[in-house]
Amino acid sequence: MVPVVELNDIAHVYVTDREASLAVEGIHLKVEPGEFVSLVGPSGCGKTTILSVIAGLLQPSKGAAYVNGDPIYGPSPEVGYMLQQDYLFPWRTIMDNALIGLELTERLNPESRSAVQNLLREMGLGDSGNLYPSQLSGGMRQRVALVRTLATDPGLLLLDEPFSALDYQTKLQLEDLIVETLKERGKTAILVTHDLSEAIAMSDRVILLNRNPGRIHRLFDIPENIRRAQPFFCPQGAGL
Ligand SMILES: Nc1ncnc2c1ncn2[C@@H]1O[C@H](COP(=O)(O)OP(=O)(O)OP(=O)(O)O)[C@@H](O)[C@H]1O
Repeated sequence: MVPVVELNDIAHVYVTDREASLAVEGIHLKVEPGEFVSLVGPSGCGKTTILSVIAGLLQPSKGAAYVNGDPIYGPSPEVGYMLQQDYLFPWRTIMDNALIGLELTERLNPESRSAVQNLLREMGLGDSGNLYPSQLSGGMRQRVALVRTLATDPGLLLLDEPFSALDYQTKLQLEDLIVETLKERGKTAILVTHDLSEAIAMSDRVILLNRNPGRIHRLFDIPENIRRAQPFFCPQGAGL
C-alpha cells in the first residue's frame, strides 16, 4: 500500500539576513492510510517545520517528501490543516464559515452544503449555523474549524496544537470527538503537540523529537487498551 505521507531524509535550514539555522535533520517518516500519528517534542524541535513540509507550505532544504506517492510541490486539496487558532471570519455565520473551503474550491452545491449541515449536527452544532463566531465558546469554535477542514473531504489532516487554547475538560471532549470522527471516515491524521498524554490518548503511533537540530528520538506504537487507559500511562523512557 502506498503510504499517505513519506518523508525521506528531510532536513531544513532557515536562512535569515543574520544567520542560517538547521531546524530539522535526518527526518524519515512513513504514515499509512487511516493512521493517527503524533509528533511530540519541546518548543523549537521542528514539529511545525515538518507539518509545513507535508502541507506543501515549505520546500525542505534536503530530502524528498511525498503525499499519496506524489512529490509535494505545494498545497493540495488532499491535505487539510487545522491550527491552534480557529481563524473563523467574524462577519460570516457559522454555516458560511464552514462552507468557505467548498466556495474557494468551487465545489459548493446542494449536496456538499447538506453534508456540511450533517457534519455540524454530528459536532453538536446543528442549531448554531446562523450564529456568529463571537457567540460561541472556544470549544465550539474549534469544532467549527474541524467541520470547515473536513468539508472539502481531504484524505490527510494536519492538526497543529488544535487544543492548546482550550480548558482541560473541553480539550478531553474534543480529543475524543476528533479521533472518532476521523476514524469513522477513514482519515489519516498527524497531530503536533507538546502534550505526551494527549498524543498517547489519540494516536496509533507517537513520534518523539528532540531539538538542536530537530531529530526523531523515539517511536512508540500505542495499543488500543493503553489509549483508553489515559491519562495514567506514560511509556518508559519517553524522556519528556
Ligand atoms: N521562519 C523562520 N525563520 C527562522 N527560523 C525559524 C523559522 N521558523 C522556525 N524557525 C526555527 O526553526 C526551529 C524549529 O521551529 P518549529 O516552529 O518548527 O518548532 P516547533 O517544534 O513547532 O516549536 P513550537 O512547539 O514552539 O511551535 C526553531 O529553532 C525555530 O526558531
